[in-house]
Amino acid sequence: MASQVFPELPTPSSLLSAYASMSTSIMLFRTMFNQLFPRELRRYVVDAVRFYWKPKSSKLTLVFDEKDGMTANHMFDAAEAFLCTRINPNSDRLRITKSVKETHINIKFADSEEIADSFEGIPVSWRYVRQPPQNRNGDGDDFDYSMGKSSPGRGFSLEKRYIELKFDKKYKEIIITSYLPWIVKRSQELEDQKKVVKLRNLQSYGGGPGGYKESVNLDHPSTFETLAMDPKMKKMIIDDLNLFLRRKDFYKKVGKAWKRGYLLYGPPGTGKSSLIAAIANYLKFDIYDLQLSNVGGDSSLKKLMLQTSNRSILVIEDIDCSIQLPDRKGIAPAKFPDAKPGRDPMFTLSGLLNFIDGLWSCCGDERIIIFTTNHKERLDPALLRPGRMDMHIHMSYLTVDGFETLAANYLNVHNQHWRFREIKELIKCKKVTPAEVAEELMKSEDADEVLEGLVRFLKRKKMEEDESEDGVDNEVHETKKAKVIS
Ligand SMILES: Nc1ncnc2c1ncn2[C@@H]1O[C@H](COP(=O)(O)OP(=O)(O)OP(=O)(O)O)[C@@H](O)[C@H]1O
Ligand SMILES: [Mg+2]
Repeated sequence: MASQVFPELPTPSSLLSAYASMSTSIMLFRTMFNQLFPRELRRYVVDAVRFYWKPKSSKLTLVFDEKDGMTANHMFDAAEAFLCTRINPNSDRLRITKSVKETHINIKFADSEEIADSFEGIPVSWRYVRQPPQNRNGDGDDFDYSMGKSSPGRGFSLEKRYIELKFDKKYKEIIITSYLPWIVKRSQELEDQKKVVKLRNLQSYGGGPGGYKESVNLDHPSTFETLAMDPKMKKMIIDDLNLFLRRKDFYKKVGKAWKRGYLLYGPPGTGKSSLIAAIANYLKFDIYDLQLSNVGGDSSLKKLMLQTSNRSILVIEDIDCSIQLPDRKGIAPAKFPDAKPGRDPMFTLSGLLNFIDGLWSCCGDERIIIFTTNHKERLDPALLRPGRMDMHIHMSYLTVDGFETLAANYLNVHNQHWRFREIKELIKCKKVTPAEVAEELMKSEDADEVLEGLVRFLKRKKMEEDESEDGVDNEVHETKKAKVIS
């Protein structure tokens, strides 16, 4: 019988000694390893391996902090204003704000809300984040939002607010160089839409040194749409204003002050003041109304000019009759009709021209100055010379186009009304001001009745004018006859 051979099984004591020798060699290896590779080197190697092996995020997040140190971060405000236009209609939560001076309610998106947008086909996502104020222990649990303040004596930091913008990293360039500037521009437009245009009266006496300015909201509803004037001229003015706004760098380059001057002239009631209001409403510029008859002299004029702010319109109405301007050499300077004692007795034309061209123009940006007059021919040639006022705008009697604008605005009636033909014929052959026609159009809500009344008014006016012309003709005829007779 063949004998069976069994392998020799390790005994417990041999196992124990093998384990002991293995752990001794591991410990030996570890000590040698630690000596060869110090802790810093090991950490560096581990970090490097982690960094290169970690899956990379393809997203970039831009953070717009509410504050940049102590100052407000304009980019945060711009993004917040812009995002109000991108609120998700299905939002469950919105923030509502309104300051005392604002006339409208602001609807803003709430925290943690995510807003998706896209720019030139690039998808981006926005998030508004509110980080609760931290107490000393680093948690924000004790902050009482309902009270809007922390418990006393706890040493809280202020709440931190920021907006995050996330997008694919590969679009970094286009987002930073195009999307963000576009948002700033868009937010400015939105701001302008909300702005309430102010009308301020500049006066050189009363109040503090250099006078004071009263201000009221300009509730003049005139806009370029409601203004009855030649459409070509209207377009020319709008284009000129747009060009003026765009050309900040151009003005700087050519060394000219960034200002524009307009002279509006024409008979009363043709819309000069309405055009000023339309310009202010279009640009969202405040208006400073300067009453020359209240200005004490050149020095007070300078002080008044220094009170005016940028992005504003300085208006001097009825320049020909508000004050009798002496000429530039100061010959026959006129005293003010209502001069107050203790003020400079004179106000010279050179003072006015200097401020148009010099001092005033250097201390402000984006200024518009508008003179109005019913009698251009009475103005000093120095005020009219080319370059002084950039544009001379003639506001004339009502035209057929102008009538259409008024009828559409006041009665919502358009060209199809059967009275239009007759009215247009009458308007063509007689001088009638937009103000006169506007008054007639306001007399009733019934368009037929109003247009009938307007026809009667125009015919009556035509008759009166014809009669007075006949009267003049007769007088001339009589005089000539008398001369012949004598
Ligand atoms: N061109 C116009 N388009 C629309 N409405 C006009 C126009 N002109 C006058 N009106 C109407 O007539 C009113 C008086 O016009 P506005 O005060 O603008 O005339 P003005 O030319 O400034 O007159 P003045 O020379 O007397 O100051 C306006 O409030 C407006 O209702
Ligand atoms: Mg006027």
